[in-house]
Amino acid sequence: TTALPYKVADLSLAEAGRHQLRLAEHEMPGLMALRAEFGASKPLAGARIAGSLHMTVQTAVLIETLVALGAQVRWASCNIFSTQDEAAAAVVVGPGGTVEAPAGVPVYAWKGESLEEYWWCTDRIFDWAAEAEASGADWIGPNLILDDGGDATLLVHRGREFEAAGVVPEATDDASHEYRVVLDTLRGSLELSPDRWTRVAAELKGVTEETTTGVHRLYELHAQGGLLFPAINVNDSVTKSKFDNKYGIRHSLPDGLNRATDVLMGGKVAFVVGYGDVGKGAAEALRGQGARVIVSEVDPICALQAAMDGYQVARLDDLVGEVDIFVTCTGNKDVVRVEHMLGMKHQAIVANVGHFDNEIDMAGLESLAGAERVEIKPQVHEWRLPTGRSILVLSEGRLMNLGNATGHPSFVMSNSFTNQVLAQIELWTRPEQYPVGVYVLPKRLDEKVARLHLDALGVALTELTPEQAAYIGVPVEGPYKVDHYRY
Ligand SMILES: Nc1ncnc2c1ncn2[C@@H]1O[C@H](CO)C(=O)[C@H]1O
Repeated sequence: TTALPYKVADLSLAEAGRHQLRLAEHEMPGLMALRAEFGASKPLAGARIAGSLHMTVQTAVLIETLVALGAQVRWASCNIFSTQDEAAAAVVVGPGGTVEAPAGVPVYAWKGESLEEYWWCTDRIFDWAAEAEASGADWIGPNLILDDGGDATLLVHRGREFEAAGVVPEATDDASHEYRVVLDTLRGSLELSPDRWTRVAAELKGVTEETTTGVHRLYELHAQGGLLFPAINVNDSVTKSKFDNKYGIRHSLPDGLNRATDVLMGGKVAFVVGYGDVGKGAAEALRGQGARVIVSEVDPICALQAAMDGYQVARLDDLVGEVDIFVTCTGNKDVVRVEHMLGMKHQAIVANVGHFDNEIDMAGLESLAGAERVEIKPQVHEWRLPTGRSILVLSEGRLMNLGNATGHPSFVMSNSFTNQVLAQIELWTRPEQYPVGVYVLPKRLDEKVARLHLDALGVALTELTPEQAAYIGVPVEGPYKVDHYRY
């Protein structure tokens, strides 16, 4: 038999990880309900899923649910700091395997990857040579992607584009270090086999995307006519973004701040940049800790919401010197810039909870003359600035709730990942419903996800009488709202 391929930090952590997975399963009723509902029929039989999503305990339960429903899976994390090494080890060993004879899923992820290692890991989820050897096929590749942020989808699209051109272009002067690494990864791949990504792209039936940033990339790619396969936008399921983005960050932002700095939030001035679903959860958490929370927004509707929720809404430029804790959650770039950092109080904390690290101008900070970086502990750095003051930057400007803590808790991730599994089933079993484009799941599935999570919270749902249902013109069993309803 072919030995299971993988690369994780330490396989001996598998037992500890397995205990955490078992406890997490109890907190993820949606995923466990799908295992009960579909475990026999295995609707994902034949699906080969390349997953790029934070390799946490919660994701481990997602992976093992996909396998329980018949899928073959390969996995990498979508962030260099977000892997929980014990979860990665447990998934590789699998429920029935041993450290000596792992029988789980190929995982390529460890906490603290370099960018070169990160893109090598992402490349690995598209190389199914071991599975082909084990099955006697001459070539197999993934036929679905499960993505978070869109890096895996990007690699396939760029790889195929450069293969068609027969060359990987040199980076432009303004290209980020990260994109230069992507180009190097693809240059190596092209030298190895000139049609690899073309074959992978042809095999792929679709992608399901977890987060706001990745969804934005999909709509842009599709608008440019470049999307190669259908995509389901999982982020905009109500039971994902109105829960994970808001209530998840409400839990994991203070978790990350406490583990990173142990700073008292009560009485301090916290500045939340962006008042979308994530910003709403961030502001509520900081207010709950007794901080005086100020919000900035570019969108008049979100700004009005923040004001009506009782927050001062101001411009970052005007107040930067009065703030103790900065939290960026815009999904945009260059939001906290070097000129802001130079105006910050001594030991002000700069934390990002947007998907990518360009919300904070880390490149500008790293090239600032006279700035000196001191590692306080992993993912916590003091930057001593030419002003004589220091700032504390968490997770090098990357997602600090996953870099400095363990991300959102299991129960809220169960909502998100139940949507992910339903979306994978949709793409795999009903491809004719999904010509190339970007879709959201139907409301009946969104409501199904919510229903699966009510018992655990002791919710007693009220039922419509047939007369009431007729009166408001909805079926007794739902869906209860029109598609454009805003929850
Ligand atoms: N514990 C977690 N495990 C996996 N993904 C997570 C976790 N916490 C947050 N996320 C996801 O991270 C993306 C942002 O990259 C989100 O939109 C969340 O769904």
